[in-house]
Amino acid sequence: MDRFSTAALIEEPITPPVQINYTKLLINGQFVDSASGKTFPTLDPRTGEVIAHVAEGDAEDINRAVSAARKAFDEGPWPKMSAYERSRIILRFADLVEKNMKELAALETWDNGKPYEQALKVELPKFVRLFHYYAGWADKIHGLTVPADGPYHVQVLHEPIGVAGQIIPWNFPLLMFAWKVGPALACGNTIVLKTAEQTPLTGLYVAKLFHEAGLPPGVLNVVSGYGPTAGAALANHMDVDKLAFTGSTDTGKIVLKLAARSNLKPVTLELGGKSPFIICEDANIDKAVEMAHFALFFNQGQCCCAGSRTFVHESVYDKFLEKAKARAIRRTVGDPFKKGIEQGPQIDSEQFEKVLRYIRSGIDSNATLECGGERLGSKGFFIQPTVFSNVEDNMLIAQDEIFGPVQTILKFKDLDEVIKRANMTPYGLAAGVFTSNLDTANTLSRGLRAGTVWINCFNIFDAAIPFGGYKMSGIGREKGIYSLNNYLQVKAVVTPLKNSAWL
Ligand SMILES: NC(=O)c1ccc[n+]([C@@H]2O[C@H](COP(=O)([O-])OP(=O)(O)OC[C@H]3O[C@@H](n4cnc5c(N)ncnc54)[C@H](O)[C@@H]3O)[C@@H](O)[C@H]2O)c1
Repeated sequence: MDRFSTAALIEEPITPPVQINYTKLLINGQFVDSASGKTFPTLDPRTGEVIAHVAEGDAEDINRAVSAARKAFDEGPWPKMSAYERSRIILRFADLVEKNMKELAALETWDNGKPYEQALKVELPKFVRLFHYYAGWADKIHGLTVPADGPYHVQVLHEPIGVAGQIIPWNFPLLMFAWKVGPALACGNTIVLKTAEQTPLTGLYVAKLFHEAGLPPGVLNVVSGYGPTAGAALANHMDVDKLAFTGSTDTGKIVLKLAARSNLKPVTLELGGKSPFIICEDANIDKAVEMAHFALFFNQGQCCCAGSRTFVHESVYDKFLEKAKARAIRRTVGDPFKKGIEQGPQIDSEQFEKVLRYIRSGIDSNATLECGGERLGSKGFFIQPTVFSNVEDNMLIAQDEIFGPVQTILKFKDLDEVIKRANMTPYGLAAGVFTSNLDTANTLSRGLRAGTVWINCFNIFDAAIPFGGYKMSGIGREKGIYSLNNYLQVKAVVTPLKNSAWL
């Protein structure tokens, strides 16, 4: 029996070092109750117990928030402010986040279950960096003049697009907030953001800090609530000029339809994935084991780009498998507030049950369960780090996004074969490649149909690096310069020239 399949994991959960101060909707710079007066509980994934009751926004609250954002856009001062002033407010906000990093990390861990050290040392610094990056862009966004065939002066203006609707998931509540809000504000837009119903707390906290930093009322409105009510109302709204969504592919299709059915607002989508992680025969095996482990298990396996199909060359397969299994067994699982813990609970009972169903499906389809496979403890949503070997392409565990701590290991013989098999999925978000041969790296990185290929590394998410999917993993790119285009309109202004010295 594995070391980790023992008694209750969370007897006495560590008390999070933070208070919950913000549970209402943030509309037009004010914390307000929902129009219906309804609230919903947000749960501690360590125990399944209620952390707080949060105002539950629905269509009427989305209407209120969109009106506030519309007014803030049409009447200013935000889009009428100089880009430098906007940039200063974003920088002041980043400073405030830096000052409140411990509280924010604690709140993120409490609401989501991710390790506190990960939230504090990886995600919060990335959050701040992203706002520094887009604050830097604010006063560097400009249009062009272009030559025409006749005597015309042609300016191409890059204007803010207007009111942006943004819907984010629960796996990285703060980082998804940053990826969406950073570029939209840098470009001078106003926002209505709907957080995920599982993780409403940190979005409200940082939105409050934005107002402390001088953001005018109505520029950033945050509505907590459920997808089919609040989320759908936002996607369907006639007065929302752009929609950005991150979540599942199924919901992505729904919001795309709502956007088309209403006012044809442009939509960017960051959806699911089934990313291959390919270990070639010449890879450094110890490093490859560690990186493949990180690629899959990071954030409890709840990453859209998780390296969830580990392809290993047949000549190193046995060695790799033995070490990968040992590494998974060594993974420290427990209270995410405890120092040294690598893995906390899954987000909620729905995801927990879904992951366990996939594990059963792996066993039923005759993949070999190398370790794990069961619930850990008797409270909350902990799952043992699980490794399957002898996985075949046609098994459900090799095809569906499991979104949990389940590594599936597949064997391959040659590069052409692995490229074909790696691409044999409707997704195309990311891929990992481990090799010491430059030609192999080049062959694979060109052959793989994915928005990101990490060579001898994984999960590198710098603010400047674009991220997004091929195929059913999404539409468009976030981060970097590419995200600016999502939030800008292009206007050509043509004026006749008289007595021009040149054309
Ligand atoms: N790509 C990602 O980063 C990501 C993140 C979370 C979940 N997922 C995938 O999605 C699966 C299910 O997770 P989930 O149910 O939380 O994801 P989801 O797509 O249902 O939820 C993501 C966001 O969309 C909202 N939403 C849901 N239904 C909506 C609707 N009809 N209209 C508008 N908005 C709506 C949710 O409230 C949430 O804010 C996971 O198992 C995983 O495979 C992917």
